[in-house]
Amino acid sequence: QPADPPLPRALFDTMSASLPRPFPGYRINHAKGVLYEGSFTPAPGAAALTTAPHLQSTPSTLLLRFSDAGGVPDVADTAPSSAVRGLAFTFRLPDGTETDLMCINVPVFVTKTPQDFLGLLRAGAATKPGMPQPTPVAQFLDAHPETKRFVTLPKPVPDSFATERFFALHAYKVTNAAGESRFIRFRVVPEAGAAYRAADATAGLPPNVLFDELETRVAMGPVRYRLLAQVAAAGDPTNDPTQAWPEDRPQVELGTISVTRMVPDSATAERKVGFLPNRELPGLAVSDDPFLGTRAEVYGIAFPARQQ
Ligand code: HEM
Repeated sequence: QPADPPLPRALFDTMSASLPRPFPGYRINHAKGVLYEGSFTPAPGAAALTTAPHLQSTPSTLLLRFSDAGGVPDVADTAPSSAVRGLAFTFRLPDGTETDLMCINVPVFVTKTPQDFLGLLRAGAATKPGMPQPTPVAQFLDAHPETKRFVTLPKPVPDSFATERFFALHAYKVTNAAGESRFIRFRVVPEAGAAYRAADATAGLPPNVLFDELETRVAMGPVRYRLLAQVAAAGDPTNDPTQAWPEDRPQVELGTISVTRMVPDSATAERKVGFLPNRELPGLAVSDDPFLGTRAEVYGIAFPARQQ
């Protein structure tokens, strides 16, 4: 029996093997995406939470990538397999200081741990059409109620990327100038308000309906979102992205995201772009959520693998 590869490698390999065929040069997940430029203006209250330099008073430039889930670059925006949409972005201050946020449009993740995520991917790979019940996936779902919950969460198609909400899911530890630390979760809320299409109103829409709409909308003027920090209360779990914190936790305004321009050569440029969920700064640290480190290692394998 050959030894199991390390977890990040096993995750990357299992995800790659689950694609219908290889798509060289593309991301193996969130393969369909477009880059935009923008800016971030911090809100006056952000500094009360953290000394992180991008959350003081100086605006940052942003490089953002909107994406659909899955490893198929021409998936339809209305396909159920693409419904977990992504928004990842890099903040860049004038002095070159950078950090990233990687968000999805669902407030929780599908598994409690990276090991469980590998278990789910492997169960998926082992499940073949026509197999008798309970299939490996059905067995996994029965043993993991949090995964079953995620799978059954409604994931409606938004009117627009500009009417979708995004969540960075993991807890981060922020520290202010007085040395007070808190755990927060970042979320991105559209200024246009969240708005979705009825499930029976998506048939027949063009495959790039959301990306085309975003291009048209941004060409007419900036698309804006608010960046918020949901602040944990004592006892809120910091190591489990399947457990949302109660909605009545305080939400602190961190600033305004403005999406101003599509990157003209996005299809080429996106290959040289990668994001990480664990880029710490003074006043901004990772929590004990095991996904943060494991994901960074997976992305460290994935980025070079798509450079040929
Ligand atoms: C162990 C769990 C996970 C694995 C194995 C995984 C794997 C991947 C891989 C391989 C990519 C392509 C990366 C690249 O080529 O640069 C990717 C992209 C992405 N992932 Fe994950 N992921 C995980 C969890 C998450 C979570 C929890 C989130 C949300 C907070 C997330 C959000 C994203 C986003 C937004 C992208 C697209 C980034 C871009 O536009 O470049 N992932 N993921």
